[in-house]
Amino acid sequence: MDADITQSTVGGTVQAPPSKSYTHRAILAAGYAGGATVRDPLVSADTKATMRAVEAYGGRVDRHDDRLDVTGFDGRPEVPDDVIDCANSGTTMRLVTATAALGDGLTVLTGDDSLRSRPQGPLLDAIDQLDGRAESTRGNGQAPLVVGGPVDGGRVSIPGDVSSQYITALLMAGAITDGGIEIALETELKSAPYVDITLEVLEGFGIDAESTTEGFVVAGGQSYDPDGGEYTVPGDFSSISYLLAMGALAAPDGLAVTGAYPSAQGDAAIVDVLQRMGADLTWDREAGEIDVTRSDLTGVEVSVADTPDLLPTIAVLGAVADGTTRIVDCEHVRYKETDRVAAMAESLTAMGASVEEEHDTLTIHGSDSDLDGTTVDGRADHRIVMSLSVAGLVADGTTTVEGIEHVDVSFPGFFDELEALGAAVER
Ligand SMILES: O=C(O)C1=C[C@@H](OP(=O)(O)O)[C@@H](O)[C@H](O)C1
Ligand SMILES: C=C(OP(=O)(O)O)C(=O)O
Repeated sequence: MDADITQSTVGGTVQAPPSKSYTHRAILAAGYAGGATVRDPLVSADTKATMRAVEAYGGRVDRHDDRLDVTGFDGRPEVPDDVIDCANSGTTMRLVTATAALGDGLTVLTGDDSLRSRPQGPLLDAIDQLDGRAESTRGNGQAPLVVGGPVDGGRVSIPGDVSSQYITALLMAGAITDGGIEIALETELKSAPYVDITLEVLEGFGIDAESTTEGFVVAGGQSYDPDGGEYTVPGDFSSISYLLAMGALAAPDGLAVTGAYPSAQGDAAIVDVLQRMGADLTWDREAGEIDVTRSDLTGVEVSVADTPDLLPTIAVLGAVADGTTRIVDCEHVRYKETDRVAAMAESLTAMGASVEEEHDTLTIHGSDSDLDGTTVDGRADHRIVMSLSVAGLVADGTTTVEGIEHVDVSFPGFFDELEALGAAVER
């Protein structure tokens, strides 16, 4: 499905969707527990993949309007009856691959074309170091994967610059092992705030895990036991980034985003990035509300080492801002649903922006004139679709964004919200 977005303004109030990262972790933590209620979950294509995995391991997930009632598999998983399809979700595949290594038998994991091209090798190698079995069927470090245990814990050494999700996976599974898992990082850790989210969720489920001088450690023999039997998911700052960008570019009378409370999410840095670019933006942290009004923006330099998912949003802001925006430390953004560095360079160039792509840097020279509406490929990637749709609001004429159904991965109501805020959108 495509969307035609014609240059238009937006305004009003919009509620942030729930966090994808917290929802994945809460569902799996509830699976490792005897069970738990997950309140205000994100129900999306990716989090449904994690629900399916918990069920494959012997748990059960009952969906209600504002909560998930999860019956856990309680410690080590059952060996699944069938292959686990992680669809498009890297988080699901990484987190539940480590779960598979706790099982007394083999689990087969697969996903869609995109997921089967993403790197899993460092996690397979870590499971191997724990004396588990972990193989890529094609021998290329990519899914389909065959994984089995039962591992008892130990020490692993792993690179930190490919995906932080390997660390999250090992910490979550490590609590269930007998001996715990000690993780030594071979490189600097990228996407580090995502491990902070993990530590926060683990604490909510009564699990001790912490950082060390070398990396991280989690003691074995622990039981997941959620505080009060439930966990509440906060709003998603990666999703909020599109709403704030819309406001800063196209809301002359202001746009309010509610449900934006502080948490461990690194992507809250979008607030700082917009302020540095000169956006008229205030965040009332206690009320969980961010107000933003259309502003003249100026280019800035931003490192996305900690915040890879912000790259598409910042690239669009940079294309509209005066002067140059340099997005640095972005190599790991190439390992997502698509190579997002290349995708944004190509699409913004097609819209008339001047963009230079290097391996670890994306430089955007803000346009003297408006972007031009044209047809752009969403690359079957939710973040490319959403960021280009925001660009469409300020491009001359009409922008056609292809493959808009992929927003289902993290923000299923994105186009409904865009329309409700007054944008000229035809699907
Ligand atoms: O753990 C998580 O919830 C995520 C970690 C990040 O991935 P990497 O750690 O692979 O960079 C991020 O890009 C992804 O959208 C969600
Ligand atoms: C990269 C993402 O997610 P995942 O790694 O779970 O596919 C994302 O949501 O941008």
